[in-house]
Amino acid sequence: MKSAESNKELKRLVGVAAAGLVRDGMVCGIGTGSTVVFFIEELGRRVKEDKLRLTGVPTSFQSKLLCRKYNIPTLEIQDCAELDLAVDGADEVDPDLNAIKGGGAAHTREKVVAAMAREFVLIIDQSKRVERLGTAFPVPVEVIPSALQFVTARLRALGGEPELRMGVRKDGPVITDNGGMVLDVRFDPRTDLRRIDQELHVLPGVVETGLFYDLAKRALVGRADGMTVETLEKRA
Ligand SMILES: O=C(CO)[C@H](O)[C@H](O)COP(=O)(O)O
Repeated sequence: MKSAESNKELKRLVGVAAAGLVRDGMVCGIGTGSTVVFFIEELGRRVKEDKLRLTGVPTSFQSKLLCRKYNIPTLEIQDCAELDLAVDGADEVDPDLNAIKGGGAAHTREKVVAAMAREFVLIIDQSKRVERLGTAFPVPVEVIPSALQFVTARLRALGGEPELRMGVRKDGPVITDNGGMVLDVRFDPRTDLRRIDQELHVLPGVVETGLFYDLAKRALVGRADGMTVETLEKRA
């Protein structure tokens, strides 16, 4: 199998496996991204064929449209305080199941949904596993537009190299579902990103970072060797 095809197949495998965690009657957070598409598709199949009853809480407009396509009833995030489960993709995952997310600029809503879920499960392929976060993927930081210059300057002072995320087939910056903009920030790989995350949370104008510390307890990982799904549990 060509690598792009096998990568797609791995995403499908983990998406289907994660749908198997959803039980009848659950209220389930639904993340965003190309891996989550397979999760939603499989939920849709189970709703249709197995008469599964669930309520989805999508983290983006894209996921909401897909839920609608597959007849999955939804609730808005603002109507919820607690969820049975939330499932989402990630851009990097470390051995403690901390993650970088936000490749789809949906990390603010994704983090709210992850935090309100009794269990938050990541679905990734093996290539997303790293020893240290920030190795390959920059840290996405959502900001309100009026704070763009201020936050950019502060990020540089913290040692980061921020780059405003630009639209594809749309002139100008990416605008999130919250009306924010995204700075993708590269740091020296030795940087203590947990400390950076704390500093960013007290910076006016920052909406949310794509650093997901201590949220996931489990990750389903698609492995190219044997095309299998491995379950990782958070280390005690
Ligand atoms: O954080 C995200 C969106 O904001 C995605 O979950 C993350 O980018 C992974 O996406 P994909 O499954 O397409 O690789």
